[in-house]
Amino acid sequence: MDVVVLPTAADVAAHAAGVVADRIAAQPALVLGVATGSSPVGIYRELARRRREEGLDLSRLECFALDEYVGLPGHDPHSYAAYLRREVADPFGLSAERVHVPDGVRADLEGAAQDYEQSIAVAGGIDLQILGIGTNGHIGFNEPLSALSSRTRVLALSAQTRADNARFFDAPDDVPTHCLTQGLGTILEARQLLLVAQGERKAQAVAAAVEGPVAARCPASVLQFHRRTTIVVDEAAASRLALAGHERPDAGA
Ligand SMILES: N[C@@H]1[C@@H](O)[C@H](O)[C@@H](COP(=O)(O)O)O[C@@H]1O
Repeated sequence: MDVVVLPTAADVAAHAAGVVADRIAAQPALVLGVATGSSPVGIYRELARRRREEGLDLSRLECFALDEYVGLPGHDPHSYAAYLRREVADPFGLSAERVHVPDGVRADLEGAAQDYEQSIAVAGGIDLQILGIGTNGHIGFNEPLSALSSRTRVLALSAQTRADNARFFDAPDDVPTHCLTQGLGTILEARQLLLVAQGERKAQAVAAAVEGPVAARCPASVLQFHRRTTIVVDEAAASRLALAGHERPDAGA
């Protein structure tokens, strides 16, 4: 696991966007896993800037969301489908059919989950998965106690996650109670993982993910099993890492 600690959130976005841009330059038809939430927004804006100002071709990407709320149709501005239209498809010049999102309004949600796994497989698997991390250590919406080998499925959101995400909604009760999320096993199959975290409120989760035991109480700790994972954090998010700022024994491994 590579851990990169940088002074500010802006530095995190710039560095992570550089990692993604280098992969896209080498492989324009990259299959890119796109996280939602606030953490990756700076990456998407920097990639869009490089498209506008430097001619980076993003039009051949195929993108897959990590997760979606159950019960929010794609035209609801709070849905992750809408987020990805705003932050990824439109600014990247990508047609809508190149951005895949689990269907959280289908009556048969288990069927929607299986179809989503199938669509990732048809695309040839995810080359590079961008990840954020929840304050409780979740990735995607895999809440604590998710099976480390789980696949895309319906899950109830924890009270903490609903409270954390209430800031994106008009009222706390508007936050959906359930989601469809790629599983931890699904995420581990991506060929490369890139997790970004900014701010002190993520420090505990980052420390548990990077230095804690691999344990269901911190779903992101499963990333320790992946052979090609980079974690890019600002100093605030790194503040509880015992080894932050030191040469890590396995850096780059
Ligand atoms: N489902 C999303 C995750 O994919 C995201 O990485 C995480 C952190 O969110 P944020 O980046 O807004 O802090 O929680 C959200 O609920």
